[in-house]
Amino acid sequence: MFLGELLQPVNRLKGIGPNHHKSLSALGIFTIGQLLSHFPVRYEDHQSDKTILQAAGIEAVNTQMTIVGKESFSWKGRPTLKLLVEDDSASGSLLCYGRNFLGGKLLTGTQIYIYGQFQYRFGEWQCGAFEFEIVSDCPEKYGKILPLYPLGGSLNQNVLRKAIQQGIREYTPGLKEELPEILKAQYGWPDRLSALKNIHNPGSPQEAEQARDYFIYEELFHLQTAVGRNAVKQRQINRTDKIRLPRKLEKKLKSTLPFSLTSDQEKVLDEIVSDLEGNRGMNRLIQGDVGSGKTLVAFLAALNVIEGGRQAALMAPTELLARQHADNASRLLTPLGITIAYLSGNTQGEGRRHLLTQLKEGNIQFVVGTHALFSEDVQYRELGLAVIDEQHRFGVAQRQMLAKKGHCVDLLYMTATPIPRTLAMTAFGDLDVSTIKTMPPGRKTIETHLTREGNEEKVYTFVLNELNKGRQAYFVYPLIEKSEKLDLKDAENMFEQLQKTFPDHALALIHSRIPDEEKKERMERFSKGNVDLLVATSVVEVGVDVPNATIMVIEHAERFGLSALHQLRGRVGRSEKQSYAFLIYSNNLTEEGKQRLRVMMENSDGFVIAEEDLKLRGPGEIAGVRQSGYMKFRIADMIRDSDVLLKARQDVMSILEKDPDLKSPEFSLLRELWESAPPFSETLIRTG
Ligand SMILES: Nc1ncnc2c1ncn2[C@@H]1O[C@H](COP(=O)(O)OP(=O)(O)OP(=O)(O)O)[C@@H](O)[C@H]1O
Repeated sequence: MFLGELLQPVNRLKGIGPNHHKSLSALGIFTIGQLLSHFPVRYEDHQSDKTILQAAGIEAVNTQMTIVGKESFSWKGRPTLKLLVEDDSASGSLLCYGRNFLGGKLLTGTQIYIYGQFQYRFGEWQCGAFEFEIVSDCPEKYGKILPLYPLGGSLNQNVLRKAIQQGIREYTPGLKEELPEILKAQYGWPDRLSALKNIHNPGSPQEAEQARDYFIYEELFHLQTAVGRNAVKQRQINRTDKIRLPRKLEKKLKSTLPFSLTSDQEKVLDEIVSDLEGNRGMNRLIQGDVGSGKTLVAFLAALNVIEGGRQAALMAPTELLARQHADNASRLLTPLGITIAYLSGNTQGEGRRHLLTQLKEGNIQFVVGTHALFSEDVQYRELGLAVIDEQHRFGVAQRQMLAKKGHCVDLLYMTATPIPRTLAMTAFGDLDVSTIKTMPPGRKTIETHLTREGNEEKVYTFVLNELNKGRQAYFVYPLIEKSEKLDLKDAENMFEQLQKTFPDHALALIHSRIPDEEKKERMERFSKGNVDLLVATSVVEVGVDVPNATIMVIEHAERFGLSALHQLRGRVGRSEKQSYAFLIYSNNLTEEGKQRLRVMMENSDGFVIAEEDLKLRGPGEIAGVRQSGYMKFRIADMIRDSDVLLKARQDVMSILEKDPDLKSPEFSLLRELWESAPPFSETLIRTG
């Protein structure tokens, strides 16, 4: 935390005139504190003595030399100065392109320090770009490790170096330690001011490295504290009476299912139940590929909570999904005597009032809906479990609102989008993760075919055959309606056209602009098998579950990202019937589009596809997550520094386990930071 003087505007510093001030603002640097957190990206080593032979044409030479003579050579038709030099290892020449004036200054016999890269060319060691200082002039650079900063606009290294040094000299009295002493001792970190001095003006390469390590750790430590804070709040929930769940309703439901749970489902359910029985609040994420049976596990978890006398809620990101979950819940749970309700923003008037009363009185045991579940006026008698489907679609604030609806609400998140490990650790580091890896038995791999635009007829014929066997199909398009700018097929026009192609079958159209009631009604008809072919946009992407649908046709497939393609394909292959996906691609396919389709052809495992996606999009995309305000790091890099991240996480957790409220005096500063910081990852943008 930078206090007092460090909050002064950066143009207080010498040399920061209007132009540099503007350039610094563009880099997000407004205060002196922020300037001091503008860390070097690299260093120029003017310290380690390196002779011509030691540098061997690979590194920069940094050593004392003597001028032993001068010559001239022709460059661009002009005579150009060549200074002959010698160091302890070899002789060489300095080619003074456009710097003939150096001849007047660097006379034979002058001792100079040279910094520059020599190359062996034309039978000698030559250097064309060099910096020098005359030994007798009291050198400024020689012997130092010079920081190299990210630049922008009018800025140059000298301006930044000088301003930062002045900042450190004159404005750091308010600088506070941020890491607990115990950790500093454990890692042998210097105090914070020394680390700051060392990162900007290190006495040695080792000092620079240690200072960098310090700030990387510090940044990740704060991240983990922010994330851990959430976890602790949740885990602090202390159930006084430890419960033992009878799991009777769970057994009952299992016995009515036409299948048994997979061993992964059983394992995850056990993990959840032990959380529910434990005396700390649950904060668990179920990760599992599309169709792996997460929702069923969540229902079973809900049953246990309800059996224990509390209520359960399930929140889905769209009306479509919420409705589907509600339908499934009532199909499976109503026969067990559970009262279920559906609540969305569209539930209004008397119906809503009645529902809210029932919920408040505890007559509704399981409520399924959209984020409306957590609006101001919704009250529960005793909410015990909140299940959040596709949790990354909800903002942090919404997630936190859930927990407030009861005094010890257990939180269960479900996602079919595998989160790369490092990202999960950072952004959702507060969650315990359960993974369902195996798919229900009997699932056949979805046969995936690539079809070039122009050959659709073959696909349509195949689809017709399947429809005639009683199967159902999805046709997905990138656009709702015709676009002036893009020459792409759209759902509305294709709906018209496909009706002509499949005159004997029932078709329905579904996209985000269709009113909810209508959407629900069409979806229901598709679910019940009264519609054979659903023409859609990617609204069907998440969670739609119609096991008899066995064909997914995606036109302009290259327009969809890998995770969307995987989610869409996951709409089929949800029973033991053989399913098919046809990815129809446009003729003008880009290299990246081609790669994505190849990944889809070669893989069916969502975790592998997510990794491939990351590789294809590269760390740039992860940086995108950072840029979006999620994670803005000053110096750390969550991929490069993932082991430090892990260490920081362990350290934070062990502190919080011992002292969850940071009451002990040694953590007083940490508590201050904690209390002043906004919750969760937003904290990262503390720049001064
Ligand atoms: N162990 C099992 N054996 C056979 N079928 C199962 C099993 N578990 C779940 N199913 C069925 O598989 C389908 C998908 O299950 P569910 O909707 O729970 O998966 P999901 O992981 O939530 O899927 P999505 O990520 O697509 O929402 C459902 O029709 C469900 O009844």
